[in-house]
Amino acid sequence: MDTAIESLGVARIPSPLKHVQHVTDDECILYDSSARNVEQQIREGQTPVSFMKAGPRDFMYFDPSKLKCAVVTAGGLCPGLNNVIRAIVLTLYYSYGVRNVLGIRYGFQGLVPQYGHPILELTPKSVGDIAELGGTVLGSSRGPQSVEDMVDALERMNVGILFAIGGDGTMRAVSKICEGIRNRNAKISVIGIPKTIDNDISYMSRSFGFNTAVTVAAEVITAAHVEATGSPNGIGLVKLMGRRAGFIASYAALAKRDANFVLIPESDFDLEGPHGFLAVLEKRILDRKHAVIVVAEGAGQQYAHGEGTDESGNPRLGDIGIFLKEAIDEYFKGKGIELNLKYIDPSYTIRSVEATSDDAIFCTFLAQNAVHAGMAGKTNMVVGNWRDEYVYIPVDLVITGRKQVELDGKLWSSVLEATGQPSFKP
Ligand SMILES: Nc1ncnc2c1ncn2[C@@H]1O[C@H](COP(=O)(O)OP(=O)(O)O)[C@@H](O)[C@H]1O
Ligand SMILES: O=P(O)(O)OC[C@H]1O[C@](O)(COP(=O)(O)O)[C@@H](O)[C@@H]1O
Ligand SMILES: [Mg+2]
Repeated sequence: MDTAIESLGVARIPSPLKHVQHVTDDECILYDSSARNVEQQIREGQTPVSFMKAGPRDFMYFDPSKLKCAVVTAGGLCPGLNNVIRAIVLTLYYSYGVRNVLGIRYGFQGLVPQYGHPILELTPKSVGDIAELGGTVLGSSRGPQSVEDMVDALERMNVGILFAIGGDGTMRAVSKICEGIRNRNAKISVIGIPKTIDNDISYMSRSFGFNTAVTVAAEVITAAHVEATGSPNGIGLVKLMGRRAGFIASYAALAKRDANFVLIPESDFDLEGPHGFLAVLEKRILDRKHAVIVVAEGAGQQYAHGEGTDESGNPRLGDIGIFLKEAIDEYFKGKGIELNLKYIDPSYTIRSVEATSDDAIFCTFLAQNAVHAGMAGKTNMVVGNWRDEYVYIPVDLVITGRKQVELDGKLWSSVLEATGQPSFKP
């Protein structure tokens, strides 16, 4: 696993950041938390895999007085986007004295002239109160753009550092843009800041917006429980986001311990048959007179049947929430059992809220460390959080896979323990 960080050149300009602790490039955080694994790697003559520690460097590659930076947000919305934008602008301005920061509108569309989106000027004043707002003040979009057009725009605007805030798709775009920059031998740094409400980016212990999403989702589970216990044979069915990963559903269920069933994309389930979900649900209703079901949007796609892909190539999912609601209603009707099912889909409500303090703090750390990396001339990398430490990770490593809930791991085992749900398989 190559964890070396690409650099535009030697950083020679002394950093103006005097009162904070600096970090050198040879300070690293071990990838593996198991001492036994690390010892074995050393015994076998390997260098244990590690990530470069994030933080301010002694020297800068860019001269702040001449530097122009740009910020772009792409992909789906996520709580905390505005916190990151604001913290990037404030760190550039106050820590490094950079006076030129551009806001690229509507994702990568903003770098392609034919869309005609105006470029925004970002100053401490213009980003003054954006942290209380949900969404992104820059706007976002999906869909690929020509790499040549985007690199042209960066060169034309004389941008030295591009901060790209987005998910796995955005990180793939960062990799392509860096390739385009390299082919032209241009001196432009691109720094990725991982955004994913689904928490599914590889090599990231955590992503911003996730804590907020779980906090709001947990409140919705409480509402579902109130509804379920409020009428005979009540069912509260909650659909949460999570296209390929069931992290929000799993953590929200653990936060409240009111969920009796958690269905996630990673864990296949049978609907029919004596061991299937409907039969198990019937037993629960007959025994306990109520049930709370939490389903991640990417679960049960063999039943919900989505079609095609969105502009970015992500699969368009079938609506498993509506599908389950109808399947459950029909099943109990067929059995002649009274049922009171309340279906709640809070997906976009959750995505649009202001970040929790915990996420807001996290956003500040990520943004500060992104700026430190860019100023030092690092590029084609992502700021990450690995086992509670801030680190720099090559983009090309991050885009090699997607993080999912491990079915033999601690999280899922804890969910199974908390719900008592079976496997829904013979
Ligand atoms: N391989 C790629 N090359 C260039 N651009 C890409 C690539 N993959 C994704 N993108 C672009 O990155 C942006 C964000 O991607 P998307 O998947 O919508 O969201 P997210 O970044 O949240 O995963 C979109 O404009 C998309 O077209
Ligand atoms: O309706 P949209 O904007 O396509 O977003 C829906 C998707 O966005 C997400 O919240 C996050 O996905 P991204 O990583 O693509 O931003 C998914 O959970 C969800 O499937
Ligand atoms: Mg994505």
